[in-house]
This record gives sequence, structure tokens and C-alpha cells, in this order.
Amino acid sequence: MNPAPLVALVGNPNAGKTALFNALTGARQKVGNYPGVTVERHSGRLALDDGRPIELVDLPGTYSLDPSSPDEAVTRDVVLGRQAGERVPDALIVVADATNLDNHLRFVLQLKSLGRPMVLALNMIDMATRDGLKIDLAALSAELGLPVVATVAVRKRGLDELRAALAGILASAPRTAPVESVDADIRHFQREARRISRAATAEQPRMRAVTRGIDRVALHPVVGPILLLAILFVMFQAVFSWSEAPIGWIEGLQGWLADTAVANLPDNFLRSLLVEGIINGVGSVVVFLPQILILFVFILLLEASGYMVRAAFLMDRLMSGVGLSGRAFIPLLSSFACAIPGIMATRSIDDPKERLTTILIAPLMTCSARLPVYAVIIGAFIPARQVLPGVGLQGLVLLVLYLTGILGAVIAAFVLRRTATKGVGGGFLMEMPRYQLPSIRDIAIGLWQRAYVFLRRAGTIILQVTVALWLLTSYPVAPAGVKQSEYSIAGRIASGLEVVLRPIGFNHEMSLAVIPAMAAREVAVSALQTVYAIDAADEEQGAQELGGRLAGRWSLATALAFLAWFVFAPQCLSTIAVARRETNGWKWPLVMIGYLFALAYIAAGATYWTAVAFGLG
Ligand SMILES: Nc1nc2c(ncn2[C@@H]2O[C@H](COP(=O)(O)OP(=O)(O)OP(=O)(O)O)[C@@H](O)[C@H]2O)c(=O)[nH]1
Ligand SMILES: [Mg+2]
Repeated sequence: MNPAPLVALVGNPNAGKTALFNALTGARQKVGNYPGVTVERHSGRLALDDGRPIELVDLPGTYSLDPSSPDEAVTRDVVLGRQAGERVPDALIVVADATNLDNHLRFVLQLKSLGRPMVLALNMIDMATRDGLKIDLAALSAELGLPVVATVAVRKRGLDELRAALAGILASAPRTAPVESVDADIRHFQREARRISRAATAEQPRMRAVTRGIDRVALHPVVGPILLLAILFVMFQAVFSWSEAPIGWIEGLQGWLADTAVANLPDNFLRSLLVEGIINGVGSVVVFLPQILILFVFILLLEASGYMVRAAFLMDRLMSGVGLSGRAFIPLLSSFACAIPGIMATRSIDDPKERLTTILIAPLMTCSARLPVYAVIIGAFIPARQVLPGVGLQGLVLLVLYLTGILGAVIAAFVLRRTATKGVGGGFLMEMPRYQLPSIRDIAIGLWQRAYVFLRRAGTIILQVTVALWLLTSYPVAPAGVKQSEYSIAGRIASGLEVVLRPIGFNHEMSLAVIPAMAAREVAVSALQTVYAIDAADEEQGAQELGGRLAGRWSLATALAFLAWFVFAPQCLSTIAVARRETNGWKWPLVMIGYLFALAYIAAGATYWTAVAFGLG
């Protein structure tokens, strides 16, 4: 006698497969094991209306046929008919959650492309009804070309219809063979799923309608990217235009502290360490707190409102062009705050080469530690002029710096994915949350955490490096007529480095600032502050702010070269340490340091010589 036809229950996690399995088979269940793996095999018996027996297997939930765990691999292999210890299934019952139709349909479409006899159990209809969502089953069935049955597994509703549909597909279908290849074009399935779920949704609740409405614009292939660029543009304009007043307060406080120290302490070594090294050195970094917080207000708002996932979706197309997926977008996005959490977030990428690529390019995202460097140079050299009404030149330059970093990452990923980390990217598998109004409290907590982290850095690593640098630039004391910044220990080291950096437009002070900035980029600012203050100690008592000093001493070409350098240079010890930990060795961090310094050198040189050619030297 022929064995009973084998039917498998498949679908996304939590679609209700097991609930449906229990409802259909009742107590007639067996639990075994698939050979060679620790995954349990759940099977049971059910009878069709004509009395024919069916063997039903319940499979682990998965989002696609691209498994990221042993459970999911079993699901794939059973469905394809190549799982050891399992027959080729005669038909599939695909279970989808009616309240999350567009996400679940993606997998339905991929399964359908296998060509096996299939019926769709549209489960959780009760929840959909509760939410005011009405699905047109006939339209859905026509669009998919599959029988569709509405079910409520936990209430045992729709089971008769499901058995009838099963009898139908088994009657017409021939026994099928293993499937050799799988269509893995997840992006295509995603688009189709969206379209079909829209076509089959007869009525939807208001918030959902609002979300769809916004998404029609936000995810539009042309308007969407323009909107994203516009949002980023406003963000960078705001960084400059909103921060003026609070920066003034911090500078006022810093000036008052320095004046008070100068007025009340005897003029000795300790006083200048306190004033030049600590108050002005650390102060020159802390003054950027308002700009960092404004940047984070935007990032946190975009996240909390649900827009960030849309941005990831828009970027996905761009990223697939360089062999990465939308999955890499979230780690890269966190890297705009800081590459360290960004690199740690790459753990969510299952493909090891895609993950490695993401780690290697994460430092190219403009982290908040670059903002002090950018802001001081832009403030000193780029006039606060309006290019167009409401469009400031300074914000525009900042946006260009961010975009240059992104472009660098795109090129780096493109090259890496064709050489050192060869491979193709996976699909985009993120659920789109509904839009919502962000909670003020959450934003406030997020901002407070950023402020705390930034100030703690200023109080620890930046303070230590600044004090060490102050000591190294203050001694040995230069004889009359010789510049202190050149005669000192730090100055002599910088003179060595200057030989290499002079061709790309760097002067002695910049060469000096680049060394301690290896610890953290912001230190470049306090280092420049310290160097100029020490040289100027006699004439102006170090009271002048850094921007003014730079503007008088550097050419525009030099300043632009310095900006270009910081777009690429891997000047952050913590990032290198995290990359070493996450890649289990020194090989990849060294690759990262090497290519980033090479890019920094080339970019700074190209910028400098182009600017000189335009007469800006
Ligand atoms: N309201 C409602 N809840 C359901 C329905 N079907 C399943 N559930 C519930 O949804 C949850 C997930 O159901 P499961 O049957 O475990 O889902 P699954 O597809 O087997 O999930 P995985 O095995 O993790 O892939 C459980 O809490 C069920 O009780 C339904 O039709 N309506
Ligand atoms: Mg289950």
C-alpha cells in the first residue's frame, strides 16, 4: 500500500503553525528526531473527508529559504525534499499571519516559486478583524494563484475548509521530486508581497491607512530618496544654526573659568597646565556638546518615529549594488554615532563575509567624534553665508563631508566584496513598523545618555591625552627666538611625521595634532588648541579662541586637506580594539588601518593640490 501523502506546515515564525498542527491532528502525534541534527520532528495524522489519511509534519518557522539556524535549515531541506529521514512532501500548507500580510506573503511567494502543490492558511483572522482589517480572500487567491483558507487555529475555525482545499490540491497534483535550485531574489518577492497585500486589503484601520499613505511617499522610488536627502540636509543645517547660543554659553563659562584661574593663581607651571591644558584643552572639545546633541535629537526622532527602517529600506537598493544588504544598514547607521556600537551590532548579520565587510567600512561613517574637528575647521574657514535662502554654506559643507564618507564606504565595500570578502549579499528582512509619535521621555533619556558618554570621554581619555600632550609640548623649554612647538619633545616627533605629511599640505602644528588624535579624533582639536596656546603664551595669554587662530594661520587649501584627512583616517584606538575582538585577530584590523590611512592620504593630497590649483593655497 502507498504510504499516506506527506503534507508539511511551513511559514514565518509565530504564524500559528503549531496551533494549526494541534488543531488538525489532535492527539494523533509523534515526536522523533531528524538524523544527524538535534531538531525534533513533529508529525501527526489527519483524515480527509473521504477518509483518506494524511501525514502532517510541523516545521520550525523561518523567514525565507536562506537558513540562519539548524532549525531553519531543516525547514528548507524538508520543503525542498532533500532532508535525510524525510520523504519529499506531496503538498505544503503555508501559514501566514493575516495581521502582517505583506511581511508573511514574501515567504509564501518564495515557497510558491518551488512549484509544489500548496494551500495558504490565512491564520489569525480573529486578530485582523479585531484590528478592523478586512482581507478580500478571493482577490488574494486570484493574485497568488493558490487556494486560500481563513483560519483561527486556536479556535479550530476554518479546519473543514482547509481539509477540503487540501483534498483538492492533492487530487490534481502529481507526486513531486526534490527541488534543485531556489529563487533567492528576496527583493523581488518583497515588492510582489507588498503589491498583492495592498490589492487584497479591502479595508484597513486608520493608523494603518496613515502608515500606508506616508509610505507611498516615503518609499516612492524617486520621491523617497529625495525626501531622505532633504531630511539629512535639514539635520546638518540645524547642527550649525541651532547651536550658536548654547555654544556661546559654554565658551562663556570656559572663559570665566580661565580668567578666574589666571586672576587667582600665581603664574607658574601649574597655572598654565590648568588654564592651557585642562580648561582650554578640554573646553575646546566640550564646546561641541550642543552640536552633538542636536544631531542626536534628529537621529533619535527618526528612529522612534519608525522612519529609520524606511531609510534602511531605501538604502537597501543602493547597498545591494555593492554586495551588502539592508541588514548592514543598522550597524552602519549606529556608526554615525560611534563605530564601536556599530561594529558590535554587526553580530546580527549572519553571512560572515558580509559582516566582515560591514566591520571594515563602519569607520567611514562620520561618527560624532569627528564633529568637533569638522566644526572647528568649518567655523574658521567656511563663511557663514547663505547660498540660497535658508541654505547655509557651512551646513552644506558638513553634509558634503558626511556624503564623502558614505561614498568612500560604498567604494570600499564594492572593492572588498569583489576581492578580500568576495560574495553576494542576502535579502532585506526587516518588518516595517507603523509610524508613531515619538515619546518625549524616550528622546530625553537617549539624549542624556549621549551627553553623558561624550562628557565622560572628555573627562577621561581626552583630558589625559591633552595633559600628556601639554607636557610634551612644554618641555624642554625653547631658547629665545625658537618656537616652543618645534623645540619641544612633541614638536620633534611631529617634525619627523611632517616629512611625510607636508606633500599633502599639512603644516607642523597639524602633524603634531594628528599624533595624539590617534587615541580619539576629538583630541585633534584640543591638541591644536594646546599647541597654538603654548606658542602664543607670551603675547596673548592664550585667551583667543581656536577658530580665530587657525583662520589667521592656515590657507584654505590646508584646512580642506585636514577635513579630507579626517573623513577617512582611522584615528580611534577603541574602534581598532573592537574590530580586533570581533574578528578574532589582528589581520582584519590591520587591513582596515592600512586602507583607511591610504585613503586619507590620497584624499587629503588630492584636496590640497586641487585647492592650490584653484588659487586657494
Ligand atoms: N488569536 C489567535 N492566536 C493564534 C492563532 N493561531 C496561533 N495563535 C497564537 O499565536 C502564537 C504562536 O502560535 P504557534 O502555533 O506557536 O506559532 P508557530 O507558527 O508554530 O511558531 P514557530 O514554531 O515559532 O514558528 C501562540 O500564542 C498561539 O496561541 C489564531 O488564529 N488566533
Ligand atoms: Mg511551532
